[in-house]
Order: sequence, then structure tokens, then C-alpha cells
Amino acid sequence: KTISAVNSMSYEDFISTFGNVIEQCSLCAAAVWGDRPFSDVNSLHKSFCQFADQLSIGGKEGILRLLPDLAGRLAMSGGLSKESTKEQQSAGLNTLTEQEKQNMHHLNQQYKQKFGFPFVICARENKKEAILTGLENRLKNSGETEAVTGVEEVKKICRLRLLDIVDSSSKL
Ligand SMILES: NC(=O)NC1=NC(=O)NC1=O
Repeated sequence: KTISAVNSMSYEDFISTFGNVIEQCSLCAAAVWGDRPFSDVNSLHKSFCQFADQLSIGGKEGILRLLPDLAGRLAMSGGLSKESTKEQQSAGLNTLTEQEKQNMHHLNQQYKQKFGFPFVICARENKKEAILTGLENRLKNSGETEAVTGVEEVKKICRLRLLDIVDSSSKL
């Protein structure tokens, strides 16, 4: 879509188009619609980032809780959104060995136990080795650090999902 097509969308169309650029957070899209007109995809992304940034830590944790685990039960059962399915496949998470699956599951459980929200990383920017290393390293961080770090990853996921929808060359 061109950015001018985006700018002339009703909020219903905008929400149905962008409601999952932040996983299961159609509220973000519903709020961002009010910032139109957007000059290009970067300013649209900036609005999503600003919405996420102004959330309390609790709100940031809420966004993270809506993301599915990497190589989790939902992924194994084919229950992911189409976006998450594509992203997790691109990181090679659908070709894990039994040992890697066990390891990932154990670390994900430990992470959730400690922080109360899942480990989140932009899967399209990382292969499975980097994901496992990130999970091991970030487990040592504080809850506040991880809430912020996780949202930074959500912003990266959001940008790539926006680029799948909006022509990056189109400008107002
Ligand atoms: N827990 C996660 O990080 N999940 C995900 N990251 C992505 O890039 N796609 C996901 O589903």
C-alpha cells in the first residue's frame, strides 16, 4: 500500500490492516490512526514506537505477554499468527533438533518464571544460535531492563511487519 492510501483509510480499515503489527495489540493501531497523516512508513513506525514508549513498565510487560514463545507449544501445533509463523520459520526455529527444542523450552520456562513475561526477540533479525545466546544472556538481567529490551525487539518486529504492508518508497 502507498502511504497516501494508508492516510485515507477509515479507522476500521486501518485497525484491520495494522492491528497485528504489534502482535495481538490492535489497541496500538487504533491509537496510532489518530496520528495520521503519515509522511512515510518511518513516521508510521515512529507513532507505534511512541505509543509503546509512553506505556508504564506494566503496560510494556503486557505487550510482551501477548507474543507467542519462540518454538513453543503454539508454534509446534501450528497455532501461530501468519506473521509469527513466517518470522519463526525464518530464524530456523521450525528445524530444531529434539535437544535444541528441550533446551529452548527449558530456558523459556526459566525466563518466564523469573520475569513473568516471555523472552522476546526479533526472529527475522536472528538465527536460532543468536536467539539461544540472547536468551541465556538476557536471563541474567533485571526485570526492568528486560521489559525495555523486549519492547525494543517488538519495535523491530513492528517495523518489518509494516514494511510488508506499506511501500517503503512512497512518501507524502
Ligand atoms: N517470543 C518472541 O520473540 N516471539 C516472536 N518474535 C518474532 O519475531 N516473532 C515472534 O512470534
